[in-house]
Amino acid sequence: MDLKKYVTVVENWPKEGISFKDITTIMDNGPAYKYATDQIVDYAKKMGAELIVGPEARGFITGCPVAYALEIGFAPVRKPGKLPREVISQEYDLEYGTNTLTMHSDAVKPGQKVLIVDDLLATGGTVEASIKLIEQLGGEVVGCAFLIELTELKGREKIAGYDIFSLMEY
Ligand SMILES: O=P(O)(O)OC[C@H]1O[C@H](OP(=O)(O)OP(=O)(O)O)[C@H](O)[C@@H]1O
Ligand SMILES: Nc1ncnc2[nH]cnc12
Repeated sequence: MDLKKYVTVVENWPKEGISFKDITTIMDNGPAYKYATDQIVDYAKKMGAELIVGPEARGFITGCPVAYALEIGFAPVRKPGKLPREVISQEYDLEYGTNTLTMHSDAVKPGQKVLIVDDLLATGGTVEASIKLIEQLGGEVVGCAFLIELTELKGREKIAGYDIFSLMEY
């Protein structure tokens, strides 16, 4: 299936100069959503994933169906103030300034093989922070899977040494 047909590119949103890749037009199409999910499920099987971790919010949409299909767990990476129990936190750089991501302290078991799933790899800040959180909890990151990779932003270089799988490149 040519999945790019289902991505809607919105120019100059949310800011002038940004070419936004809208994946809601994959999600609202049953066969396209299933196809995209199935590709990541196959990758997750190959990498031996025991837990899926997805960053808020589009990582939930992308990662949860993968966990469901494999009958394994899903653990969320969330912005501060959203998770109700003890958390660990990780700061990461944005284009301007910093942001923080959190995970529940018991979300990953020591030695667990973890696959990170998100819709899109841009600068790599989100996935790098997610890797640090998982490793702080003793998890082993076996791969990082994305629907879309924005190659010019070189996110791949930020997480060199980790296995990266993406379904589409722009
Ligand atoms: O590689 P990076 O430069 O870190 O960018 C990629 C991240 O940006 C988007 O999420 P966003 O922070 O916009 O949040 P959302 O999923 O809640 O829309 C996207 O879903 C990735 O998580
Ligand atoms: N260009 C882009 N399109 C969609 N989501 C993004 N997250 C970061 N950059 C993005």
